[in-house]
This record gives sequence, C-alpha cells and structure tokens, in this order.
Amino acid sequence: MTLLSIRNLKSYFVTRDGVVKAVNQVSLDIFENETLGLVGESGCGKTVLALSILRLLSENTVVEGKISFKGNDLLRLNEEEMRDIRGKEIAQIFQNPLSSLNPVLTIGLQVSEPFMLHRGMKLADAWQSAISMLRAAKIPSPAERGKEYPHQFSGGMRQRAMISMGLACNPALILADEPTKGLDVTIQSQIIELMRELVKDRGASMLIITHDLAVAAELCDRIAVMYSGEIVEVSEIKDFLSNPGHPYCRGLLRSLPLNGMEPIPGNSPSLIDVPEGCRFHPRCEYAMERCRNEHPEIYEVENGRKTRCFLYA
Ligand SMILES: Nc1ncnc2c1ncn2[C@@H]1O[C@H](COP(=O)(O)OP(=O)(O)OP(=O)(O)O)[C@@H](O)[C@H]1O
Ligand code: NI
Repeated sequence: MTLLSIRNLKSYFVTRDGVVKAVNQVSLDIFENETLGLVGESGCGKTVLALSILRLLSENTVVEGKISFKGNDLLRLNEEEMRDIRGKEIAQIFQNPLSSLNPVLTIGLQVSEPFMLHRGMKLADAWQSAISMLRAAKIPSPAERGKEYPHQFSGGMRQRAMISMGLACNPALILADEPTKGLDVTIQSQIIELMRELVKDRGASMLIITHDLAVAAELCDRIAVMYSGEIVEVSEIKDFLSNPGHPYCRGLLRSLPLNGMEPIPGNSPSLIDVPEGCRFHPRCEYAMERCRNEHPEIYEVENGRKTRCFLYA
C-alpha cells in the first residue's frame, strides 16, 4: 500500500540569477512500512524535495504538483491543517541537531513538547512519555539526562534526542535528512541501527536522504536516485547494488571506496540552466545522438525498477 504519493512535483526558487529548478516533475511513492533511500550528488534537490513534502520552503518558492497522504493533497491543505500533520503524522529528523534543538530548554522538555502539542498531554505525563522515549533511543539514565541542556549532550546523544522527538507521536512517515552527518563512523552506525530498530518496530515508513550508499544498503528497502532535480532511477536496494540501470547509478557505485573510488567525470549541471536532452548526457559514456536532443521519460525496466534512460526505451 502506498502511504505517500508524489506526482509531478516542481519546486522552483525565483532568484535574481534566474529560476532554480530544484525539483523538476518528480513522481515518487513511499509505501507503508518501508524505508526508501534518496541519494544523489550535492545540490541535486534532495533536501528541497523533503522540505516540499512538509511545506517548509521559503516564500519565494513555487511548488506545484500533488502530494497525496492519507487521502489529502498536502499542497492543498491550509497552514493550520498542515501544522497538525507536521510532527504528528510526518516527522522530520534533520542533520545538525545543535541548530534544531533549542539551547535554552532542557532535552526532556523539548521531547515533551510533541506529546503536549499533538496528544494534549499535561506536562507531568508528557515528561514521563519523553523519558520513556529517550530510554527507547538508548540514552543512558534518561530521567537525569532529560534535565540537561543540548550543549551537555555529545553529538551522538543529541541525535538520539532528535530521534526521540521525531518519533514521539508515532508518525506514519519519518523524513530523515543526512541524520548521521558529522558524527564519528562508529556513532553513525549505532544511530543507523537505532533508527532501523525504532522505525521498523513502529511499522512506520521512512524517507532517508544520504550521501552514503553504505548507509542506504544497511537501512533501505528501496532506493531513489536524483540527478539535477529529477528522479533518474527507482529500484529495490538489492537490485540497485548488484545491477544498477542508469549510467549515472553505475558511476555512483564505481565511486564507492570498495569499488576503487573512481569519480564520475564532470560536474553536475546548474539547476538554472539545465542541459538539453538527457541532463546527464554531457557526462555519460553511453550518450547517443538522441540523448543530446530528447528528454528521456522514466521507463519501467523490470521488477518495479524504473530508469530514466534511452538505453531502456
Ligand atoms: N531558498 C533557496 N533559494 C534559492 N535556491 C535554493 C534555495 N534552497 C535551495 N536552493 C537550491 O536548490 C538546489 C537543491 O538544493 P538541495 O538543498 O535540495 O540539494 P541537496 O541535494 O539536498 O544537496 P546536499 O546533498 O548538499 O544537501 C541547489 O542548487 C540549491 O542551491
Ligand atoms: Ni541536502
């Protein structure tokens, strides 16, 4: 069953230099009870896609298309209805908890907040629920540590606190944007393990944005790859790792340390002035005449795999 369905989403920023087409005609489904990875080079539009779902983009953004979630089109809800969905039905776990946590409130109080806001609990009950949540996130001595402030927590512990906050109201969908960025490798894998456990235990779905294909391999059921504002491949993670379809995805795999770290030649295109034809053609070793002039649609390949490449037309 589909939990969230994005159709023809466009998120454009109007800037002095031109229109930045950060998300361009994206269609993507997130199923119930699945973890979907979203990968792609820096600046390809991953964060903007996640922020579009939550409608957290700035005023100068034009957002068009349809985002269906539990019978509603999120893009058509009013701000009050949307506030009700944020944190309760769709939670976010973003990178850099230090900038997302309030420095002058205790961790316990901040994790209590969603319980008060969305579940109507009084502070004393919310506090108890917050402490259980911190315990579930494996924060040691949660009753004492809940009284501490963000700066008294290590980076890993702060991320655990953010995860507790995100999962407090049992959201159906969690949007996690690089949740382990900047953490030590060992802490990273503990956080990933924790997220997998908590998300699966609750039967929630997750969209996880990551640069790290190893993280995606560990955590995801399916993967979606973005290039220059577009989805270029969607596939089961195991098919993707063993046999990626799109030439860009083949390049991504070759750039992994265990495969020789061969970088993809060239740079990703500007989102203001995108190449004609296939956006990847200037960097593609398989580029044909057609790729220079025609924009490929996304083709159904096999096994639910979809690839935006004329090799599969
Ligand atoms: N408020 C804004 N105004 C104008 N352009 C923006 C704005 N926010 C993002 N962009 C542009 O939109 C594009 C996509 O940005 P986005 O943050 O989604 O990339 P990303 O894939 O998340 O990259 P990273 O992996 O580095 O986080 C970038 O070119 C970025 O500069
Ligand atoms: Ni990002």
